[in-house]
Amino acid sequence: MSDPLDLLQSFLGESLPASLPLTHPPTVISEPGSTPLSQILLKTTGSIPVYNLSTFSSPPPLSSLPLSSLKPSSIKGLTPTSSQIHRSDLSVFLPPSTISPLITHVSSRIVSRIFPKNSSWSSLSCQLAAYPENSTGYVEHCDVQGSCLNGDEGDDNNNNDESRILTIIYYLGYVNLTTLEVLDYSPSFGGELNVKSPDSSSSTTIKPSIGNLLTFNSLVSRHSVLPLNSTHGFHRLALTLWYSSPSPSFLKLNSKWYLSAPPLLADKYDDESIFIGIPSFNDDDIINTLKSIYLNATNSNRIYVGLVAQYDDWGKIYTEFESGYYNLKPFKKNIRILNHHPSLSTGPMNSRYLCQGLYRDETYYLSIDAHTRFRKGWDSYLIQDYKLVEGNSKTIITSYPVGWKLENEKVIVDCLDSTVLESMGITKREGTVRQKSNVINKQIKAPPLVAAGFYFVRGLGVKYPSNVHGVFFGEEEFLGIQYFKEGYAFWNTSVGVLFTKWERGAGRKVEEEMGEEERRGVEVCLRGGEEWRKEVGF
Ligand SMILES: O=C(O)CCC(=O)C(=O)O
Ligand SMILES: [Fe+2]
Repeated sequence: MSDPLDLLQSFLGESLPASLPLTHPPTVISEPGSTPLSQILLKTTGSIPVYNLSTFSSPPPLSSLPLSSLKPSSIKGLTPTSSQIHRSDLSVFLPPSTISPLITHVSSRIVSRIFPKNSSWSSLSCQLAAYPENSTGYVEHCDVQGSCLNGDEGDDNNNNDESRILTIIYYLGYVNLTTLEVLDYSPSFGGELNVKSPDSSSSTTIKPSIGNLLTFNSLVSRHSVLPLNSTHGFHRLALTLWYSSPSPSFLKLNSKWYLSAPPLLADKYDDESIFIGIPSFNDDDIINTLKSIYLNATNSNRIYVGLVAQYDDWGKIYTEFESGYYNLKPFKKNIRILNHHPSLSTGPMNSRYLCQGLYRDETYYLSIDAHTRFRKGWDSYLIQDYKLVEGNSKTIITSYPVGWKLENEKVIVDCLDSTVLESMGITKREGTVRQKSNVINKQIKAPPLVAAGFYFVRGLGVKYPSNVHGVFFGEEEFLGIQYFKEGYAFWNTSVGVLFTKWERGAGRKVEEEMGEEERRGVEVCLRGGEEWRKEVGF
């Protein structure tokens, strides 16, 4: 008998590591020059081949299976009595924990290694199916609704079918449901499984022999159960396990599904450019931010920066910027700098207005803070995510970045998932919306707040007003309202793409430097000063 672990290793084409963490400890994002995290994950998890057949000879005892619960199957939206019978089996979905030892083996020893994040039973669904003799089988389909290139109904019964990535079918032979007598497959019975190549140019026939364990990529493998002949009243019996991905919409890109980590796909968008607007107020970290931008981009040539530099000692920063040490020289031609003395600064909204003035018709506008770190391949992720959700409507991608900190000179983040910005009600003090960010692991429509520290739009996006000064709270709502008014759809990223330093660093904030008088000005403005009202359109 094959050991399931060996089996999966051969399936993935490489050895699995001895152990992978089951939960998320703090993760180190690689600094330029080392192997990017996404590649490490991809290497340890692998991509899913079209199909693989092995045998596994410790079937669950038939008496442990709820054969009396089998009911005629149907396909979502179609009844079994419609003129075309799509599938002719009886089936039942089972609590996965009841199907041992197969699931115990496969899940605890294999799947938990592949899905370090999502190793609970919830990522698994399990179906027992019995095809009666002379039945028509199951028409050609994909196990994920709408995923196959020429589109079909997909599979039935299971609401989670969109997130399936790996199908495992274990054949139990031809069984008399009353006496539990078992016969092995014989060609005269029929009921083979036909699996097509992703482009449908070729196909393979799998025999449903006892112990055969078929694994295939749920997204790209179209397959059909061929009609059955006379089987002396025996039913063709099989168990199917589906494993689901934590990030379905992202993993669906290019019809390639991956286990766990979204890969950096081939990026075809070299002709598109990204402009990054960065206001910086005496923030020494700006050089590291620029370094992180350029050295982690898939294509640094298409990245332009507009920096509103508000420094008491810009000369010092500029010397660092110029020095070869930071490797920024090659990118100087792409960086536009507006020097704006800190004494003239009137807060972040005005600075971001100035940033927008440095934009020169690049394809996309990305707004960030001065103390940001980027995931390797961040530009590919952003463009891919954007194209995935853009459709025909105006679209903005925005997330509330996860924080980063330095430990032993390495950038540490708590989590590499995406986050979504949500509101928690109105604050008494400022009269503005209180926000929190929620970690999620898929790309979803986000609530209508826009994080100034991370949004990404086609073109310039909504223009900042020229005359809003001294506003430190309320920018998220301001942007949210403006983009909402303009009919934008709000989305977040599929993964954490960039990270912000939330703790106050060495750099001073303009807010701290403003006198009491001016600070009061801020509140007046927030509570409905005329300028603000006009600009926000309340
Ligand atoms: O039993 C089989 O061989 C395949 C069944 C199937 O394709 C399904 O239930 O989705
Ligand atoms: Fe199927």
